[in-house]
Amino acid sequence: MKWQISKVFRFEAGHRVWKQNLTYGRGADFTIGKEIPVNKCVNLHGHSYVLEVVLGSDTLSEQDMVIDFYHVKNALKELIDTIDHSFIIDKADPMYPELKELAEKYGALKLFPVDFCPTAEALAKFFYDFLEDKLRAVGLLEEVKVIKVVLWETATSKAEYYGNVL
Ligand SMILES: Nc1nc2c(c(=O)[nH]1)N=C([C@H](O)[C@H](O)COP(=O)(O)OP(=O)(O)OP(=O)(O)O)CN2
Repeated sequence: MKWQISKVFRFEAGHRVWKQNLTYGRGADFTIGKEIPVNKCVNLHGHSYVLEVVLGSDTLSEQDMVIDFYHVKNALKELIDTIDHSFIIDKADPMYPELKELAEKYGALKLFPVDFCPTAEALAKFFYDFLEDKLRAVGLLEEVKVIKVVLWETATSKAEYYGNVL
């Protein structure tokens, strides 16, 4: 792509990585023989997420832009407002039914149910697919591509998703 632009969004949200299990799977061998690690991310906890969406094009519009930042902001605004101050929860999470009940009972728990364990990787793909669908819906996908989505979960941890562009 000849041009790339990016826009950054911030939102606060809770989640829990219910699938976390540090005792087996990729990388678990690094801790063999050491203290058994605590799966701290299965706890309900929150992040100040930083989301960066990167869009690219080989052409510029008649306004000499890939696409106006204003439109990028608008494409994501409703979703960001919805996810902000929510608790992102996998519908397959065993805690989901009870958290749903609590949310209905107290009205003070804004759930954002998703169909995946809300890791930074899976959330990055979620935002990528959402934005790509938005571009497709207005017929812009030929001219403007989502290059990548970067999601910072903490000051030291982020995930990037590139879809099929790379
Ligand atoms: N590959 C992934 N690993 C982990 C994810 C994830 O989304 N993808 N998520 C978590 C937790 O949600 C956690 O909040 C973040 O993990 P971590 O970087 O280990 O957090 P720390 O605050 O402990 O980081 P340090 O900077 O090393 O103190 C876990 N893993």
